[in-house]
Amino acid sequence: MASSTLICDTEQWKDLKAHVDDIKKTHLRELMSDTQRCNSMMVEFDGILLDYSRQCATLETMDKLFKLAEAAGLKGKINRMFNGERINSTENRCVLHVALRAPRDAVINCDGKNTVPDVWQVLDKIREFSERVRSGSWVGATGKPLKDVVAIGIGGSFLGPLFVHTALQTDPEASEFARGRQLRFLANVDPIDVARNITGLNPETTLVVVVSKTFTTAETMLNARTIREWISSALGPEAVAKHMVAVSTNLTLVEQFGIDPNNAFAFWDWVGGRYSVCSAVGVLPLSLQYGFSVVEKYRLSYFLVSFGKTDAVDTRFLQGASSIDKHFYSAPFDKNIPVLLGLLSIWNVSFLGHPARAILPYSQALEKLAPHIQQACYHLFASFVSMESNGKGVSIDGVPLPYESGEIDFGEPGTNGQHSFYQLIHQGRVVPCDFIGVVKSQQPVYLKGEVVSNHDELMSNFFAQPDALAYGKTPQQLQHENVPHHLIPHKTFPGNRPSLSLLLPSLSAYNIGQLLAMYEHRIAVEGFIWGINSFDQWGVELGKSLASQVRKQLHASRKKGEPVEGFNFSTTTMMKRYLEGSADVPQDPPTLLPHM
Ligand SMILES: O=P(O)(O)OC[C@H]1O[C@](O)(CO)[C@@H](O)[C@@H]1O
Repeated sequence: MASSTLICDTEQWKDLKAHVDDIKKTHLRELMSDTQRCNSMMVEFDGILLDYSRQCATLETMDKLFKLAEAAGLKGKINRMFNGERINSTENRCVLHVALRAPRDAVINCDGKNTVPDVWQVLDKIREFSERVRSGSWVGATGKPLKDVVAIGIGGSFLGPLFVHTALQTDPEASEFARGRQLRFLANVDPIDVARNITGLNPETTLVVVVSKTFTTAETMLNARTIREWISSALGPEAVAKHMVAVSTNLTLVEQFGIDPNNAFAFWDWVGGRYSVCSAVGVLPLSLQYGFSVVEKYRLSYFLVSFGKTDAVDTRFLQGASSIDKHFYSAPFDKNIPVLLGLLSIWNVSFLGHPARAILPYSQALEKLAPHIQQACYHLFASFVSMESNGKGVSIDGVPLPYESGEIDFGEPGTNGQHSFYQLIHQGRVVPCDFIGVVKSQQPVYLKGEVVSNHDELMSNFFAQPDALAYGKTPQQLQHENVPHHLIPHKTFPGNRPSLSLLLPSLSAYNIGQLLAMYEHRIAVEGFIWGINSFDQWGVELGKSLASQVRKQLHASRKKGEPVEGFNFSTTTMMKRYLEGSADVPQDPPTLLPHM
């Protein structure tokens, strides 16, 4: 175990620790009255406005945070990522999801080899294949066009594509491209998820995309075998070649599964699962649903952006992500949105002691943003939930962290969340909030006779909530309003609750790409400062291996009547109850229920 310096041992960290008391003395009400401060805490880039004036922070705090970034070598770490160094040291891998959205003529090396031509080779293959499927020149085993797609995958091979698909669904242009087509996602190994996903689908018109980086993930492989059975029992085993394709880094296992390697779409070990939405993982299912032209036009647009002709820019998903990549790589830290977001998270978690963050998009189209980001951000605290990227208890050198890092993320679109957990964030625990608003709705509706349009109604809440959290309501104000004495404690809002607001111009594919990349890079910034490896996920392994022991036991007990052995008292008791309670379930049921 290396004994490298932890960030908490630096003067800059200690300086911030000492600064906490000053900040705690000042209520956000006072901070918000300083217009100059508020103005300095607004940053604009490429149509996005970030307002972080409602953070419990002063300009002095920001200055100290920038110094902390310097002490952590943040710029150097960002450069090492973009330069294709093996910064994922525990897996000995480069971290190059930015190469997935680079133009054809870009050079992004990993071990001295340019990754971009390989990226493009797969993109060209996706374009060709998705156009054949969409045009009906690639047909199913019975000659019918394939209009429905089921993408099977879990974790990073599911949540990112689901987020983008959900966000694009109501975009007028994207939905026009998707007319008459369906895209569904099968993730959970729960057979209920299989049943729900294939209900109403006809195998004759369904294309299945098996998405798995490793092609060994238990849930995905069982679901893939189940759906392969659904297809072959209806259309014969030879139909699999026409109805199943794959996205993976492991093309050997794809072939062994029975999928024609010509119908496999590669990606690379330098793409982390949860950062893979811009690879074939997302681009294939999304191109099948919305058309590859989205991606193709993006490439042209990127070229134009590089030469400053932004007026000719088309509005596409990957281009939006790429625009943020460039900004993240080159903007000074005080104008760099992902860097600012990351530093503010560090401040809230490690200094102010707020372990959670609420992600609150005021757009139903972004309902899958929080589930996607949770995966990338959750952290193992001494007694808290663990998830991927920043869910680490040790530094990148293996040194136990003596400070809190990572965040517990959760969220719901506004205004739904206002009617559930907002009570807690107003009067209970302090949870820093990300409010995300959109200037132009994907679906403008203005009813005659209404005071405001439906979107204005939604956005009234987006503007009101951050101020309610920041200012609160004092007992004096309540007295003034003649609130009965006994209700004053109940109606008092302490305020001083931090939030930040992101205002996007619209929710086009371009903006969705921007949002995705902002969060991806924010997470990297946090990991770089905390000195952890945000790109591995060893914490998911233990549960997997214990599940495999349980699987063996269930098999042995059911098939050979062997007793439950080798587990602790609690698990043994629960497993016995489970086995006894399900003993009357037929051992060889039909693979799929009749209603499927
Ligand atoms: O794409 P695969 O290899 O099936 O893995 C699925 C997911 O499982 C994990 O390995 C662990 O949850 C994720 O990192 C990954 O995105």
